[in-house]
Amino acid sequence: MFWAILLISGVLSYLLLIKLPKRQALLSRLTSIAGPPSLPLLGNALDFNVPKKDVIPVLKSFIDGYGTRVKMFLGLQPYILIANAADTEKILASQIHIEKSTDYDRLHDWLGLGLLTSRGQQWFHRRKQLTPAFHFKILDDFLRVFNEQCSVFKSVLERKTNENQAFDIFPVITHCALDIICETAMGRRVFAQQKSDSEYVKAIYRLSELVQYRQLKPWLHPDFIWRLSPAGRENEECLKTVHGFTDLVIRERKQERMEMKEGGETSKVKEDDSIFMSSKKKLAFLDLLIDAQQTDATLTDQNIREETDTFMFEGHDTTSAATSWTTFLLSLHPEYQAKVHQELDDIFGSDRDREVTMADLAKMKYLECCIKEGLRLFPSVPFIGRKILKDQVLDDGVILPQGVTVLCIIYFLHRDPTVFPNPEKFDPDRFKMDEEGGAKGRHPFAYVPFSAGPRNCIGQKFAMMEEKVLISTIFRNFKVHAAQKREDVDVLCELITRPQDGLHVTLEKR
Ligand code: HEM
Repeated sequence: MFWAILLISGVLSYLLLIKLPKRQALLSRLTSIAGPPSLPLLGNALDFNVPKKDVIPVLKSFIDGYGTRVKMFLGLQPYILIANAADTEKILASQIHIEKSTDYDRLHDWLGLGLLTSRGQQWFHRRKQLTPAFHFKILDDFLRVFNEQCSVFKSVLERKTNENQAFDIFPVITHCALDIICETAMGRRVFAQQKSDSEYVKAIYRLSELVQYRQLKPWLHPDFIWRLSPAGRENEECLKTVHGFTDLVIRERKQERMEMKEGGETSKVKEDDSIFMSSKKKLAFLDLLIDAQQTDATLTDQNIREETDTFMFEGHDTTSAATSWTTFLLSLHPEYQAKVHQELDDIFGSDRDREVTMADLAKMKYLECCIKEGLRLFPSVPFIGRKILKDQVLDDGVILPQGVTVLCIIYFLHRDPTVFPNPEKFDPDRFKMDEEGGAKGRHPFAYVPFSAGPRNCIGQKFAMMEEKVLISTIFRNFKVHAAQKREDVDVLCELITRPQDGLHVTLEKR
């Protein structure tokens, strides 16, 4: 009893003497930014207590009512939502506000302090260490993996065509992206396209869902409550599976490399090459980290696991969402789809099987416009959260005070009608460089699907290549017809921008 009273009075004193006065001081500096009315302790949490599909309309009502810079509260924490290019530049281009907001803490159990979630010197040092993994030469090597997995992907799609009925293309694309990232990040094949019931694949899927589930329920945010809840316990099980698999791969890969060194590089190509990529090949992500460990004593096995898990997470959900949305948008627009078909026929002729080369990718100019327009309308990452670490003056003199959290809402930034007239319209020509109404002269921070500035997406070239190989595989071989209207798709802005109930299409062989 004594200890309970001591604990409660400790918490109350902390709130009354430290937290609340600090918050009051912060609020007094935010009066020049307007926002919707909020409740004393809950803030605007009740505004978001709506079905998941209604979160976007709530945010839209804030922006319509108060402009592209809005103040709101989640619990006691003030947030400034921004959805205009000038403010976005101030935050993303800054060398100071490079720390992610506390909303990313929900990812720590899974990703630890990997590149996405780390801060300060650790982030800076690791970013430098990992940047060479995305060198052009290494991406060129990965093209072989993209091509191999896309040949499996093509046969999966052929089976779907034969079944002759509408299907959700989202999971089909996701399994291919998962196969690609497993092989490129870890050098492992998990055969997600052939057997999506693998424990590892299922656990990865479930973890994303559980992180999102917890994010929307503030009462599950304290770790000790989360761990006691049924969802928290399930999360623990999934983490065991995912971390166990990554640890195993790292151990085996280290062992294999040691054997290679001892036996000479050429003599030891692992027998089971259907599981491991050829040992003669450099595995950029994992190998780079294992190599770095030789000279960097601070890089532990756990750090290597965190970075590998980060690539697994950031590197497949994002690309599969982007690929799925663009494919669906093209299925709704036969006129643009015909242009894509024409471009691919100009590159490949009637050859449906030749592997895609780097030179082919460079020629897919119109497809690139379609992908960019898909990412404008459905940016895979809908929000970016940053802590303001030092007072930030905006162009009109308004100050974002130190301690406030900023959410860059990419989803609405990309719908600014002053930059993108008729913003809901899918129009790939917006990204033609040299045309009236095209990309030329646009504010550089009006379109940031890969973020921008020092913490931009390290994998964006990899992502663009992968999307082109996947989408060209689809449209070289098939005509895609939408089986639902765009207005019937409920869009969820969660960790990733995804459809609530999939994206349904039918395929017709070309
Ligand atoms: C269409 C595909 C992709 C999109 C739209 C995308 C978008 C983004 C965005 C917006 C961020 C900033 C996130 C934030 O600040 O919260 C980011 C960061 C990151 N992305 Fe991507 N991404 C994609 C694909 C990839 C791929 C394929 C990889 C790896 C293979 C990757 C690895 C990362 C990493 C490690 C970070 C953290 C970078 C840092 O903080 O230094 N992404 N991505």
